[in-house]
Amino acid sequence: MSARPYRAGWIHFTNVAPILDSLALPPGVTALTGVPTQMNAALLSGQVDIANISAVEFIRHADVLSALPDFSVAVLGPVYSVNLFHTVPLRKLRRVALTAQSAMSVALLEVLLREWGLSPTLERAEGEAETLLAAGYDGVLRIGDSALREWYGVVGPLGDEQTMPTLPHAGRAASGQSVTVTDLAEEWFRLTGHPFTFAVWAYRKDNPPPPALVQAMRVARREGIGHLADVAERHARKLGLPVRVVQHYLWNFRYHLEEADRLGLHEFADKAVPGHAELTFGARPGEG
Ligand SMILES: C=C(O[C@@H]1C=C(C(=O)O)C=C[C@H]1O)C(=O)O
Repeated sequence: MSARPYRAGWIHFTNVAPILDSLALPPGVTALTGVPTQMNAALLSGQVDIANISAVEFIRHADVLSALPDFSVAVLGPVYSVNLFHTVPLRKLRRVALTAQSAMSVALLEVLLREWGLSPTLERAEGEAETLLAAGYDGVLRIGDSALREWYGVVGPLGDEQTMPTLPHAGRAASGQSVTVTDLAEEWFRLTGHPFTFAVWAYRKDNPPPPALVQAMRVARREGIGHLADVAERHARKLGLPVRVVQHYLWNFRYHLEEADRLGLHEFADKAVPGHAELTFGARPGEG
């Protein structure tokens, strides 16, 4: 009787392409993909054994989950794909649409709103930012590849010499509506001076990943980061964005859960989930 496969669940946004695109799954490991809230649920329900889940769900369930010690989706400063699109100044926000795809960015927005002393109505709604803004929302929270494309739709096109636009990001939607894009990771940096860790690779403490999978992930990450221009070119075509924008976007991520990323993660955990269980991370590379 062959052992049950070890099942992975990947949030396969472009931001994890440098890790997952060239990942060769070792024998006995299967993988499925989905958006963050789907993969969070899949891990917590036992449908998958490991997933790059929203860091806030790892924090909320730290009593039963551990995370790989050297994998993250983190940034120091702007992230360009976790965006609050708004047509009024932040202090005048009254009604904000939240994507149902995300757990992390919703929790981060709630922490930031609390810090800013703001309490707009938050409603789950799906759709492009421009559509929801035209439908009467003052603000729309979007994440992932669609948020990156919509951000560029507002701030682009870039001049030939420009790599990335300077903050704050403002411009006009295709409808002509004046839109400001507030980058939630940049606001976290202004607030704390620390990186923001959006995702960690988490698994149930009683069912850690086979070393062969972790090693294959490390090889794939080295390959992806080592050929970032190729990864960026491939995904720029898919996204319909300039290669240099996607290359900067990917170069900007921190994929190794370093001390600074953990500092930001712990600071967020204390703000967003008071009384959370201790965050635990698997054996360091080469240990145990
Ligand atoms: C940076 C991002 O982080 C993602 C956002 C997540 C969330 O909001 O729950 C989860 C996984 C991350 O890869 C993004 O969506 O662009």
